[in-house]
Amino acid sequence: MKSRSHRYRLFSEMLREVFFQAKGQWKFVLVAALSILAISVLEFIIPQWTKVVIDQVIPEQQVAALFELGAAIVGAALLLGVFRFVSSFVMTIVSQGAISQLRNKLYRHTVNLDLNFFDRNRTGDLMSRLTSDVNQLQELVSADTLSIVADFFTFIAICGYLLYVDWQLALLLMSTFPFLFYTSRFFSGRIKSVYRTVRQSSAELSNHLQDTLSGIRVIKSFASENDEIDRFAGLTEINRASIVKASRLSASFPPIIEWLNYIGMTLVLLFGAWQAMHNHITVGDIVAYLAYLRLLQGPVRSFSRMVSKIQQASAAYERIHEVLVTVPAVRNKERAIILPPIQGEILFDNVDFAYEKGVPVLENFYLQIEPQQVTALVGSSGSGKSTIAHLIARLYDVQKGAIFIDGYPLTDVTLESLRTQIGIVSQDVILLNGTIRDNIAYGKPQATREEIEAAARAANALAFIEAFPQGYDTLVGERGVKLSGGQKQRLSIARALLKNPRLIILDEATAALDTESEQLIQSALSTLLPGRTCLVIAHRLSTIQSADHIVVLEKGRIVEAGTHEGLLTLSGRYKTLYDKQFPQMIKAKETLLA
Ligand SMILES: Nc1ncnc2c1ncn2[C@@H]1O[C@H](COP(=O)(O)OP(=O)(O)OP(=O)(O)O)[C@@H](O)[C@H]1O
Repeated sequence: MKSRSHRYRLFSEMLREVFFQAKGQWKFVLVAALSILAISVLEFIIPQWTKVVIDQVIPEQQVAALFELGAAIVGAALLLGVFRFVSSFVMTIVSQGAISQLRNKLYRHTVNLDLNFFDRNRTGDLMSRLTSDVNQLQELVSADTLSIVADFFTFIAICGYLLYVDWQLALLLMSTFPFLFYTSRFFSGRIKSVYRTVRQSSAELSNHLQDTLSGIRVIKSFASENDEIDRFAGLTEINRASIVKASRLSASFPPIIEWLNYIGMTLVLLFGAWQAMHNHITVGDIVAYLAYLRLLQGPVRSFSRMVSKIQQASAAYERIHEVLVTVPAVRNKERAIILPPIQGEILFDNVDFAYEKGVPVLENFYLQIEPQQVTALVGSSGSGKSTIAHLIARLYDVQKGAIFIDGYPLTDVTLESLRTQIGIVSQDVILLNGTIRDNIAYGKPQATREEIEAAARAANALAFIEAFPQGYDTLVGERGVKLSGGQKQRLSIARALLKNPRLIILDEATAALDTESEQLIQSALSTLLPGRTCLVIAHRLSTIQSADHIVVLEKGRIVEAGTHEGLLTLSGRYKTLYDKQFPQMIKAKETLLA
């Protein structure tokens, strides 16, 4: 349970956050505020004119004045409409401006968080924080909010006026206010907690959508559409029930307020009628009082609506705030230096690393990778090969020991200067929505046409790119053509080539391909590797036999290291792996061919 002071801090932070974003638009806010002020003035004047008609124009039969007042009321009502339009439209401009800034800020913060954060949070949930939770806050910067301020002044002015004209009547009317206040307080806490559940269940829905629509191939291949439909229906039901519960609360709030308002109105009517019967006030006074009462109830009603809006926004802001206060564990330290162009010597010095506390992946790990050589990592699944690649790119930080690159501790250099010198080609190639050209030039957006084509040629991708009618302008991804695994892989090699990294990491780059694709890629890689430091993570030992240094890993420890021939003569783990992958028959054939 969060303490009251924490909730208060969060609430004031939300207001500061949202209104700070709106600060740059103060001219619009001023226009809206003036319009709202004009609305208040007009709303105050119209009942006065009504009173004059009833108490003066009718008894004295002033026909000309009747038409004048009629025209004045129609004109004032028209102006009311204009001011209402201006205030609401202008505030929409302000709120949209503020909300898009907040959304950009949240997105900037989110993409700068480290992978650990993304491991712990589901994509659909983050998406709903960035979209619907941010939208919810938009309600706070609206003409309604601004009119709450104006309403407050109207409220005070009318109360003062009524007290001045007839203090007894005014006090009678105000006797309902404490009830209004306590009812609002009673409801506000409850409304917030049910809206928190609504937001969570909406996030669950969007998680499910994200998982299932992006994994639709798996669902279809397992024929599990119906299971997913049922699961979705279950989540929809939870969402529906939470929304129904929330609206039961928020829908019961206004009628209670309304009822209290009617009690106030009845009191005015009865007491006013009694006063009029004794000639203390006129019928016109009663009509004007009733009109003012309605005006007093307006602020109370908008206040009650606002309570609900603020509670919904607070529930949404809590979720946004959780992301905004997350500090990335992997970040540039103060006075981090820019890593100069590297040779690529890497040292893991007594490193301990775990993704999750208590589940070590590397312990007292020592590894030296020589510059401008090809070092291969082999070992069974889960032995920590990809983890080593992640640590070199500093996607995660180690818990003990240090990693050095050309003698610089990774934590001393800026992330950007490190990562721009590393190219990673991995098995699951992610292509972004856009053209083939955009995808190749992703790491170097300023690349020239010639550079892009040279990279594509070197990556053996030229033939298939040119076979598309739109060539480099062919769209790939969801709205474009579908590429085969090998084609995607070659695009990612072209992307890495264009980036021209000093250190290249191939993470099972050819594991899922057929022999022909593998050969094309191997030849593409042979243009990529010379003159760079290269770390190859391989399952297929055929691809790394010529590596300068092969490191065999088991459960996060180096069990053997050496060249292919050297390791075979050891008859250890590498030999066992090799024998598994190359049964005697193939080896005999190899020897024969040799
Ligand atoms: N993001 C993560 N969060 C938690 N644990 C992880 C994460 N990534 C990997 N692990 C765990 O760390 C260990 C090493 O994983 P890693 O991916 O480095 O192995 P690998 O040798 O590359 O395996 P494979 O050959 O199957 O890709 C495994 O036990 C794995 O479950």
